[in-house]
Amino acid sequence: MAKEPLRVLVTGAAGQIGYALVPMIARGVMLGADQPVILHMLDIPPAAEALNGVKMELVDAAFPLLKGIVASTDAAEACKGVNVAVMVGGFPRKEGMERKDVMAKNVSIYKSQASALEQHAAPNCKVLVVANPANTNALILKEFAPSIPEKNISCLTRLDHNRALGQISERLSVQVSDVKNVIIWGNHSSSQYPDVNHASVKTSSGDKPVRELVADDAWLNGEFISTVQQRGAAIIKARKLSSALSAASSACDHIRDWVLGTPEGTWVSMGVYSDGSYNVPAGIIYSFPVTCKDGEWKIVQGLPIDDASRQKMDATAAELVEEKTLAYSCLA
Ligand SMILES: NC(=O)C1=CN([C@@H]2O[C@H](COP(=O)(O)OP(=O)(O)OC[C@H]3O[C@@H](n4cnc5c(N)ncnc54)[C@H](O)[C@@H]3O)[C@@H](O)[C@H]2O)C=CC1
Ligand SMILES: O=C([O-])CC(=O)C(=O)O
Repeated sequence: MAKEPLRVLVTGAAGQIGYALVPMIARGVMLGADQPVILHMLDIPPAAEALNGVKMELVDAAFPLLKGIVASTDAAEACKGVNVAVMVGGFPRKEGMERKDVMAKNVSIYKSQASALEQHAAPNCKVLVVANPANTNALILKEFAPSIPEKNISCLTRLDHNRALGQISERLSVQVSDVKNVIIWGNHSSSQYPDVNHASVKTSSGDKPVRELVADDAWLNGEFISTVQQRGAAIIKARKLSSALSAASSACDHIRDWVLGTPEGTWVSMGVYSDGSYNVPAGIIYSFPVTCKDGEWKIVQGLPIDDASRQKMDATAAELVEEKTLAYSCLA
């Protein structure tokens, strides 16, 4: 029997990630090739005409799984009954703006959209925040939507995770699909810690540790980490625009694994509300290694952490604690 359609909200749908993301969702990349969807797209009034253009293109593409489109500049209407919410809408940094100015704009957007989701989304709606500062926007959304369970609110660090897989695959000339279990710890910012200490590569003689195969700790502890940390900036330099297709694809990976489960023996990175695991301060949204089953994520426990990793994990946590304080001062 055909499945009932799921309603998927994309905010900032007239922007560049939105433009890459909505056709992926309508093709079944996010929720599966047998899962019909109704797309809800939200943007702000100045983008209404562009949003309507995206809607026209979705109609023209005649996606068999796409059972309806809601395109709106009204948050309450856009959030109505949504099962999945991908929050891409936000205010990008403009020339001359301080970090605090960007933070102020975005946290107030996430505060008001928290209320719209809380009041209008379907019960058990899963929320993924993509817009920067992604971890702190997700935290604000969580704080101002107290009736949404905290386990349902996450932020995107899967792009960083996929970037780390990509770098290892290039370095070893192996298929990216044979590399697994890298970890992104912390913030989706240049303080993040891409960790390969538990990562492995599938070979003809079984899984082998990435450290053993690369056999170059100086590269793994230096250039590899900074390349992943700085990849967003490198894309902006090359394209004069920030990552869009890779961000959209990673957002699909994030939701797909969360809803449909991670493969046996594989974990992924998700920004989730810290419960104090690995001595990360509770009360921030921090990227951890997680496995997913039956629509629930669980932090992978018990991984040994060496001193060098500890320092990097603590530094990115400290940045998130500072961002939290800054965000609250913007809302005061
Ligand atoms: N977490 C991650 O891995 C990544 C995050 N990003 C972030 O994603 C966000 C979106 O990036 P792009 O699509 O390239 O930006 P964009 O500027 O092309 O699109 C943003 C869209 O959001 C809309 N918007 C602004 N305020 C809104 C509101 N209150 N409600 C609904 N929509 C609103 C804008 O009108 C625009 O259409 C940025 O914050 C960017 O920094 C980008 C790449 C990766
Ligand atoms: O750096 C940016 O503004 C875009 C971003 O988050 C990324 O590409 O990781």
